[in-house]
Amino acid sequence: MTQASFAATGPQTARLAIGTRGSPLALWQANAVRDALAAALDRPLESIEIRVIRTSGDRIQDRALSEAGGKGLFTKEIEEALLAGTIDLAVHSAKDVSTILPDGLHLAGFLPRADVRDALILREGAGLSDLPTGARVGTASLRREAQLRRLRPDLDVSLLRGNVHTRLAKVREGAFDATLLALAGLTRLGLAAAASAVLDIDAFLPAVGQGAVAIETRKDDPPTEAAIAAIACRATGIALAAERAFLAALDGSCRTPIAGLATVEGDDVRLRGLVLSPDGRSAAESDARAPIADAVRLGTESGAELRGSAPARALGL
Ligand SMILES: NCc1[nH]cc(CCC(=O)O)c1CC(=O)O
Repeated sequence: MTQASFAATGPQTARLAIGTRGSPLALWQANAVRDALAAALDRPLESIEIRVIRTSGDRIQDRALSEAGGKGLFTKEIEEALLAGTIDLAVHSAKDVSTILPDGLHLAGFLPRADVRDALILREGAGLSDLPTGARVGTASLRREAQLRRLRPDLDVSLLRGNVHTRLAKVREGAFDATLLALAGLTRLGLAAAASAVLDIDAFLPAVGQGAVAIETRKDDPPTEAAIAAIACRATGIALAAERAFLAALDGSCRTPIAGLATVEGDDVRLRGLVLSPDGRSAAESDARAPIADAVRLGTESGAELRGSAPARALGL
């Protein structure tokens, strides 16, 4: 839908088109936004369309290539559709959205955040300590790999890529003894029971944006903006503003494992951040708080502070 059609029919009756990737997780998230919009705007579900868009990230499943291209790989074609006006909003896992968006686009809001923690999926046992020395753990995440090596340098961590179902199958079939996945993704897919343990954030800090669903729109689209405002979660927006500013201040080295989590605590926002060496042996951590109004500044300053710290300089940041 284009802006002109909104002008002609008004936001209550105009159709809205949501763009999303076609993975089961992405479809769940797009449907959650659709349900929330239909309820908040009191419109029939049929007036909100879901359009599946295949992205470069869906085609390229090789880690070297996806690292070369960065996170934008899972959003590029969807953002092009947004700019072209073939969709009105894009729904993404916030974790997969680059800190730099194309001109004319912005994140207009977030659904209430789900559990931010990582889950450990074991073939046998109930926790990290049940893994024997040399156990094979598969992950495609540098952040998970580095934090795992920090806690358990004796494990054999190697690349395991693919969607949630693929990774669970690799553990079930015995190709790996364990893997790590976001609890939020497992829960959305009805697979929370596959989690052998949920890792405490003090021991294992999540990725920036983990557990949050982001809604991206054109900046020059007030009717869609108003629709998103009706469903956006304020606390999640504040946390994500801090986290994304933190990541933006550290970006540049996409091979550096980075973790960050902001939480709204009363009138303050607290931000915990972590950068690690890939082997997990050196790490720089931050933990700071600021009034909610200064969320972005908190993120920027925490990022700059970590970047300037001695351990971070040793990591080449
Ligand atoms: N990079 C893939 C991705 N993007 C978002 C999620 C999970 C859902 C979320 O964090 O909101 C996942 C899978 C995973 O990391 O386990």
